Amino acid sequence: MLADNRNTFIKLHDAEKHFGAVRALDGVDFAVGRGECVGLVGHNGAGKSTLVHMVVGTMQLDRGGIVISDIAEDNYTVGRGKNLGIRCVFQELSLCPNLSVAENTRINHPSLRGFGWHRRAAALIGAKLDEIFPDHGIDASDIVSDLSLGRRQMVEVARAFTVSENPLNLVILDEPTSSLDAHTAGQLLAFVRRFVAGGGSCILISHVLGEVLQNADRIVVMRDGKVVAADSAKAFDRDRLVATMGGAERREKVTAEVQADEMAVGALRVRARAARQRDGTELIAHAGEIIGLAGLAGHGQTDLLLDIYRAASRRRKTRVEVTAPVALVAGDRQSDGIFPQWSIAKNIGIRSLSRLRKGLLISAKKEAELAQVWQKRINIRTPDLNNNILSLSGGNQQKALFARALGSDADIILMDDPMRGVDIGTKLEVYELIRQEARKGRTFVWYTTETEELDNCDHIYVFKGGHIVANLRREELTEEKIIQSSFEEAR
Ligand SMILES: Nc1ncnc2c1ncn2[C@@H]1O[C@H](COP(=O)(O)OP(=O)(O)OP(=O)(O)O)[C@@H](O)[C@H]1O
Repeated sequence: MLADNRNTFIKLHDAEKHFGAVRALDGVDFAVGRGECVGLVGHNGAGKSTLVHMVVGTMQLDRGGIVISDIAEDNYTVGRGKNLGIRCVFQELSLCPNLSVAENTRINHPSLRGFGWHRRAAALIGAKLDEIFPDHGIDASDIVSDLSLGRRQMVEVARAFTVSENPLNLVILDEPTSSLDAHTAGQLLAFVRRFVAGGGSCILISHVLGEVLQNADRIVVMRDGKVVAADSAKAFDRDRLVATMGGAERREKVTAEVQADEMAVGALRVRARAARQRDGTELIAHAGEIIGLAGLAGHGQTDLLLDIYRAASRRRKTRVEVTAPVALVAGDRQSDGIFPQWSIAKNIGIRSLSRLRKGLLISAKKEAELAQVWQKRINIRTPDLNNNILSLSGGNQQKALFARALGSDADIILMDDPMRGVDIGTKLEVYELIRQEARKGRTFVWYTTETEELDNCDHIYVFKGGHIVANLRREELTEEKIIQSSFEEAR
């Protein structure tokens, strides 16, 4: 499996892992060489994160084995993995929100103790942030909960590359750019290439296929718990990857429809001015419109979405006017989205309680029906919708949040970079669904860090420093134009 003349760092053979009836890993062979970046792709629930848990030692295999630097690891644990220089940035960020950036760094480096540890931790993370993201704007004394999701992701990534007493051999990046804008994602991927060129190993998991095609040396494709292809990155293109993952027909169908979309604009639904907007520029959204919010991450897009969300439940409208019920698909599903104690069906139904009521109680039957409809429509992979929401893979949790908003009676759907971790096949299905719903009169206000997604929008507002700096129509949209506007001075 490994490219010739590469020196294998880690190898899993015949790896199996079951969760009840689900075979998350079904006889997987997988290897990473020294100085190699392996791209790992596959649909939501294909088994990528489970494979990562095995490599890191956070879960144990039911069958099969792990060999690291030619030594069979029979009792492999997280501690052993750390000593061998294996680090991971998981999809769900793991920083402690109430601690500073430096304090979070200390957690990974117990050797930073005694007098002056805080200063040393701050220097360690500061230097790594400077190296990876030269214009990061993060201070080591910043409290994590005060940072935007994108900045938290930058800290998490930088922290994984800091070195004190343990060596650093393999870094696993699970969706590392999901909250980063194109500029920052580019900085990270360039750093990964430098790390690999220096002899380090990397596993890059991403649903942004271009990112994997351009930065991985080799690509491994998983499907339903199995490795279905493993080849040099040069041997793949986007179409072959999508086809191997199992989503080919959907893609063609949707691409054809984007061109055909043209709809009439309806009544005013949202009129909103950003808190820091000095001129009279407003975001305007009508019934049937899909409005995109773009620009570098953390420049006021989420704030305006939240302003709109809050305004919907207020009488007095000053800066923001909203004329219909609103639902929000949150970007940070762990803190603002899922109810971790509840089942998948309950998580989907919570925004539709008035429709699910039977007398004074919620009808379990109606709740189950709603969840089943959405399970089919956007392919939520689970053997049972009564299972806890946390039994879903990350991307499938995100689909449940979509189902909650789209299944509700809200006429306005606000989306805060909602496609984090959603696989390409489902994304295309959801784009189609959004356009269908817009044609029926729903309004979407959609913040995205993926420029390609803006092709679905009728108008795009570009943000910089808390202001709207440009308003582009879909026909005017190019990546250069967005980047150019993102660096323009606000009026
Ligand atoms: N703790 C768990 N309990 C029950 N089932 C689980 C658990 N963790 C994972 N699974 C199941 O195992 C399968 C593989 O999940 P995994 O998280 O590895 O997928 P993935 O490829 O990483 O998906 P994504 O792209 O959505 O992150 C899924 O069907 C998932 O529902």
